[in-house]
Formats: sequence, C-alpha cells, structure tokens
Amino acid sequence: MSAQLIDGNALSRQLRADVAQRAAALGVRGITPGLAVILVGDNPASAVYVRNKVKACAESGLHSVLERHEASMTQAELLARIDALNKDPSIHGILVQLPLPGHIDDHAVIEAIAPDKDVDGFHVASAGALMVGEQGFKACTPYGCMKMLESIGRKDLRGQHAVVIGRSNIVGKPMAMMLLAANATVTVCHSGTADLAHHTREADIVVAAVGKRNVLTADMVKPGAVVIDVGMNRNDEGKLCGDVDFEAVKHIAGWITPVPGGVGPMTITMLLVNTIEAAERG
Ligand SMILES: Nc1nc(=O)c2c([nH]1)NC[C@@H]1CN(c3ccc(C(=O)N[C@@H](CCC(=O)O)C(=O)O)cc3)C=[N+]21
Repeated sequence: MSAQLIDGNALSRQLRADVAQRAAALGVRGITPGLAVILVGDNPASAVYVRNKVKACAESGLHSVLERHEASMTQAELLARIDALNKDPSIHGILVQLPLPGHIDDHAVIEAIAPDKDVDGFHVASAGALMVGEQGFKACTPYGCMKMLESIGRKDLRGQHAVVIGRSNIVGKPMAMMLLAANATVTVCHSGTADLAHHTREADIVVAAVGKRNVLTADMVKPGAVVIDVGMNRNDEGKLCGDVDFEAVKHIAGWITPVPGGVGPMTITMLLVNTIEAAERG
C-alpha cells in the first residue's frame, strides 16, 4: 500500500471534541442544542443509521429526539409534525431520514423544514445558498469530504482538477459546488459520461458517489491522486464496501478514504456541526 489513509473516525473524534466544547459553552448560556430525527417506516438500514446519529448526539452533549412513525403515516401527518418542530424553540435541527415510503413525496417534506433548521442542507434554500456563496447549511456528506481534504492540507484547491462521479442532489451536485468554491477545476461525471476513465485519469482528486461497487478501479487513477469514497454498498459476503476498488487503488493513490471508517462517520460529524451552528445562531 502506498496511499495514506484519511481516517474518518480519527478526524471525527477531533471535530466532535470541538462540537462538545461548543455545546458546553451554549449550556452555560442555558441553551441545549436539540436535534429532532424523524424515521418513517421500518427500513432496517435506516434504523441503524438513525441510532448512530442519536448516539453521536449524546456523546457530544447534544439533545436529540427520535420520532418513529409507522410506514402508513400520511404525508399530511408528517408535514404537521414538521410544522410543530419548526415552531418548537427547543429544536434547532430537523432531520427526516431518507428514503421515505413511496406514498410520501420527499421533495414536499424537505421543503417543509424551516431553512434555519435544515441541518441536512437538503432544502432548496440551502442548496441555493451554497450555489451563490451565501450563508446556509451545507449538505453533510460533501461537507465532510471537504473537511477530509482540509485535514491533508488541501484547503485551497487552486490549480487542482477534481472529478466527481455522481450527480445526486444530496452528494454529487453539492460536492461539485463546494470543490468549486475551494477553487478547484471541477468535472462532474455521471451515467451519461462517455469515457469515465478518460476524466478520472486526469484528476488530482476523485470523489466517487455513485452507489455501485468498483466504479473506480486502479487503471482509472492517476498515481498520487486523492481518492474519496462516498459509496455505501454490500459485497457478495455482505460486507460494507464503497464505490472504489480499495485493495487495488490503494497502491496507486496518494491518499484514500476507507469504507467503513471514512466518509460515513464524517457525515454524522457534520450533522453535529450543523446542529451546533443552528443552536449558536439561536
Ligand atoms: N435525511 C437523511 N440524512 C442523511 O444523512 C442520510 C439519510 N437521510 N439517509 C441515509 C443516508 C446514509 N447515511 C449514512 C451516515 C453514516 C454512515 C456511517 O456512519 N457509516 C459507517 C458504518 C456503518 C455500518 O457499519 O453500517 C462507516 O462508514 O464507517 C452511513 C450512512 C446518512 N444518510
């Protein structure tokens, strides 16, 4: 292995210590930062993720309220809950776990969250703020990727070519905007890209956010490049793996993020950061 690991667990520990300090400082002023997490239905993966978020809150001194609802909950009922949480002064952040059951329109639900409590950064107001460089909550996964780059000294990306694979609203698109804001030259590749390897081979930084194993293989990586793996997939043995062929790419890349222990914990960390920020803004 020639690449160095970017350890999402270690970086999370550092950043969460800062969150805990800020939570304590708010406590002195009589404010307890509060996150509401809404889970609809019984998707087992969602239940695990949500439990991890609640646990992370507790460890950093944030108050969290987990609301579990039956899969049969109507959209109107969910919107009424969001309205109540929007008005609840003890709640600074609201997260509705995705995916939602098919009869509920994700978009309508996300847009119902007050932008100043949108700690996921999924609201159009948050996406728009990122696009035009105004203050707003940044989507947690790409925000975490930027912190990982910063942690290896890549804060100003002037002169560097970043290739993002994937164009989702929650990762690919905001990732491209954050890289652009950091002065990178950005290429966004997706299912309609003719020759993916042609682009990735030119990249100083590759972010793989497709949700499919082995999207990025060793022959597609420039020696020394930084490889960030956003994927969360299961291999044939049921083991968690990313979008990158880690075992081969680690010999070519200069830096690489593991799965698990990479972007996943950083996503939760940035949720805590956004929540503390929401509470500080008051
Ligand atoms: N409104 C909303 N916001 C989200 O941020 C959101 C969501 N819905 N729906 C689902 C995805 C997925 N997601 C993960 C977060 C952390 C890990 C994580 O911590 N992963 C660990 C491993 C966990 C395991 O072992 O399964 C790791 O990579 O080391 C994974 C996945 C947040 N999501």
